[in-house]
Parts: sequence; structure tokens; C-alpha cells
Amino acid sequence: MAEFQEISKLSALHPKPAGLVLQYGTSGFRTNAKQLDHIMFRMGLLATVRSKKTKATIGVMVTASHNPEEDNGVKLVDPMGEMVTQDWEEHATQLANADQEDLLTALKNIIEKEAINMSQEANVFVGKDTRSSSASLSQAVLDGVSALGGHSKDYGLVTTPQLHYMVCCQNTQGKYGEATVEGYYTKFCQAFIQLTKNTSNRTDDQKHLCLDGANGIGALKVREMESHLKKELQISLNNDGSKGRLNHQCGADYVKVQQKPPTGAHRINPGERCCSFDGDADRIVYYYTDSEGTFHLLDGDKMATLISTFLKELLTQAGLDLKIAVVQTAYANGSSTHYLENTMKVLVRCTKTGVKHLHHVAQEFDVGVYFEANGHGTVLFSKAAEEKIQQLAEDTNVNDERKKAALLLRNTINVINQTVGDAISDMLLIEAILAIKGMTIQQWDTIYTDLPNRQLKVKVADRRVIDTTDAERRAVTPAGLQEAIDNLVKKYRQARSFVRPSGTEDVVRVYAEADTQESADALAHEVSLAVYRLAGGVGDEPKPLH
Ligand SMILES: CC(=O)N[C@H]1[C@@H](OP(=O)(O)O)O[C@H](CO)[C@@H](O)[C@@H]1O
Ligand SMILES: [Mg+2]
Repeated sequence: MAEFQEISKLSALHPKPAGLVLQYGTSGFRTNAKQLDHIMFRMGLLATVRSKKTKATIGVMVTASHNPEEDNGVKLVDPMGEMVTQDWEEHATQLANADQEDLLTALKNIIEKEAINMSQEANVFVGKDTRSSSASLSQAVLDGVSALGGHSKDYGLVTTPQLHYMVCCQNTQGKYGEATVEGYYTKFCQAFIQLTKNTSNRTDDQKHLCLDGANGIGALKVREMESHLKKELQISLNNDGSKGRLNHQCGADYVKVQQKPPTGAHRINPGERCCSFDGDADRIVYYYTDSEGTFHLLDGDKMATLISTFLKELLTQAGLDLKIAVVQTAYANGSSTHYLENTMKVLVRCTKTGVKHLHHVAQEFDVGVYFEANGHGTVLFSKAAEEKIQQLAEDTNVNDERKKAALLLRNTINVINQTVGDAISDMLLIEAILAIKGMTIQQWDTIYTDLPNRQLKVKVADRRVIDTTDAERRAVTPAGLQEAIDNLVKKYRQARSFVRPSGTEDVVRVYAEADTQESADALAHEVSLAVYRLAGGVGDEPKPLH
């Protein structure tokens, strides 16, 4: 076929370095930008084939999120704006690793296996972050699409969640919104203004937010969006990309892992409400510093708690019997799980790490709130739930309280990007909830107190020797490891610990929490030693933290 000749010719312009093997991991392909040109071209091919298969528009986002500026990466977006399915992740890995001369065979294998009708039209949306390598890499994606005769639309600089939104809008014929950045700002900002319009006693402090844009795409997009907020939210933007380097000592990942404010921000006043985006604006964390100078982090667990409490109250006021659940991973702070289950009486489910797992479980409920502790999350409403809320909001025969709750729920649905965790949409949602509840960040923080915790990494020869079960909370192999962890945990109060191989780094992650920081640190260290000794540690033995 003519298109295959074109591929042979064009793929030679995007050659694969010999011997390079990459895996479509938790968040797509991610490595040093210099190694990615052929991957991008090939993902352009794959997205085109995926579009033919699904008879819908597919998205390709060029970004390496919170990784350093020199890295880059690529993620595929499925028709409803979700992440691509697992079997296509495998196709992606096959295609990425085929030697140059075997590329056509690898592509034809996928086409055959998936019974693709090659005469079907294909459409691909492409977006990129602000990395200097993103321009040429996204061009390589576009080359891949056109090599197979697909149509593409280049959205240029957008956040990852914006691209997910565009794909969903396009494939739902505009029902989710208009597939433009203007459409995105209009939808979410209008919902925010509607939500906050009856909170007229908001003070200037409540309207003011300090934002660290990680020197990335989120900063650019917030600037673009600002006028749509009509001063109902006033954002002091730091790390806007004009001076500092992307993700360098700033951004959501830095703040969460280092448990301290970003550099490059203005002097934060005590109690001032602050938040940080990551490099592609699909994660957000909040924080403040108290009058003693102590830093307080409000992570994904705190956001999930605030949001689910708010929604549960509204559902009760609206008299709607809808099933709400919070989906977390093993990294969720034990205090948050305890508070949700015992005080809020909300159903909590735990899944494996990685947002696609959380997203799928959240889909099982009428209202599924999901967040990773690191700040990636959103809320999913079932079609039935949305319809019931809509009906109630339009019903003229209900009392004022139910009506008000239904209208708030409807606007809450509209402020949420249900396709994927979205720092901009999550920020608007949290800001609206705090405004409606008249709550300060300190009051939000005191809903429950996090258990002190510690995360460590251990290097082992082959991290695959660790196999886990029970949503990664228990190790099945190597023999004796889980028993060792159980015995160590028994030594401390309110303690919990687990280990799992990372899906994005060549390390084993160790998590521990306990009643004091000293205990959490000691337990994390002892568990690290157990991993080192029983799972083939390399290099020096882990040292105590103190
Ligand atoms: C403990 C932790 O934060 N793990 C992160 C990290 O996964 P690992 O498999 O733990 O490397 O990167 C993932 C992708 O960004 C993210 O979904 C996840 O939450
Ligand atoms: Mg990200």
C-alpha cells in the first residue's frame, strides 16, 4: 500500500538508536529528550491506527510532567479523554522497540491483530508542554500521523488535561464543551463564578491565591485564563517561566517530596493560601506556613477529603440517594482513610498506584472521588447521577434547600474536568468549596491530622523480585519479606509500612507511617534494610536517617 512506502521513507528521518529499549510505563514513554525522536514518530503512527480502530479522535501529548527540563515523554489519550488501554500500551512498547528495518512488520502486526480497516479516516490531536525539545518532538508525532494519511490538529502549547478535554469534547460532539482553549476557560470559569456568586461576603484574602506555576505550561495557561475569572479569583503567579527553570526547586512534586515551599516564590505571609502545579498541570498541592514558620502541606488526601465531604453534604441536602466513594492508593495517609471511613462514613477503596487504576475504580460509583497522595485526582459522576442532579435542578416542585443543593451540584459537575486529574480545574473546585464553606486553609487543614510518614528508595539488582498483592500493600515475594515487615510494624504505634517496585524509576519504594516522625523514620529505615537484605540490595546498606 502507498502509505507503507511513505512510512519507510519517513521513518528513516526518525531513526531508532541501536539497542535502545523503552517501556510504555505508568505515564507513557519518558526519558532524555535526545532519545525520543523515533518514539514520537512511531506514536504518531500508533495514534493514527488507534483512531481508525475506535473511529474517533485520539490525543497525543508531548510532556515529561514533573521530570527535569532535559527529559521529555509522550502519552496517548483515548476517545473519552481517558488514558489509552493496557493492550494498546503493549502495542506502543512493541512499536517503540522494533528495530528500524522491522518497523513496518511491527506496525502490520498490530494492524492485523486489531483487524484495522485501513481505509477508515483517522484524526489525531497533538499538544505539547513548554520544554525546549517539545517543538521538534511534537513535529515528529505530526509526521507519523501524516505518514499514515491521518488528519491532525496541532493544539501547540496546552496542559495535559486540556488536551484530554479537547479529545473528549471532539468525540462527544461538543456535549462536554467546545474543543478549544477558549471553550475550556469558558466552561470551567463560568462554573466557578456560578458556584461562588452567592458568597458575596468573601474577603480579599479569600479571593486571593498564591500559585507556583513550576515554570511550566500551567503558568502560561493560568495567565491566559485570568480574564475569564472576572477578579473572583485573584492569582499571584510565581515561577511563571520568565526566569527559573522548569520544575527546578519548584512545582507540586518538589513541594510534596521535600515538604517545603518552592523557591522563586514571593515571601509567603503566615496563613497565606498557596498552591503548586506540576510541569504539565495535571497535579496540584496546597500549603501554607503558620505564624511559627511551620510548613503545612495539604496533599491529594486532604483534597479528596474536602471534596467528598462537600459532595456528601450536598447530596444529603438534595435528598439524592447516590453512592459516593473515595478511591485512594496505599500511599494515602492512614489518618485520611480513618477520617473518611469512621467520621464521614464514606466508602473508601484502595487501588494500585497509577491514576488509570484509580480512574477505573471511581467509574464504579455514582460519584467517585479519586486522588493520589501526590495531588493527581478528579471526581467522576455516572451518567445516571448527572441526570438525576440535572432533573432536580430543573424541577419546579422542590423546596428551596433541595433546589439550592441541586444547583450547586450541577455547577460543581461543570467545574470539574472528569477526563483526568487537572490542576486548573481542581484549583477552581477547591477555591469554590472554601469560598462556599467560608473556610480558611488552616481550618481545612485541621479536619484531620496527618500521621507522620516517610518514603525511601532502595536500589536492588532486579526490582521485579518483589511481587505484591492487596493493592500493593503486601509483598508476596521474596520469601520472608512480608513477615519481616509485619514484625517491624508491630514495634511501633499506629504504624503501617509497605514496599513495592516503582513503575517509573529503577528503585523499590518503601513507605512507613507511625505516631511520631522518629518512629516513622526508624520504621522506614528498618524496612529498607529488610528489602536490601532479602531482595538483593546493591551498593551500600541503607543508613539510618538520624
Ligand atoms: C509514590 C508515588 O508518588 N508514585 C508516583 C510515581 O509512580 P511509581 O510507580 O511509584 O514510580 O509516578 C506515577 C506517574 O506519575 C504516579 O502516578 C505515582 O503516584
Ligand atoms: Mg504531571
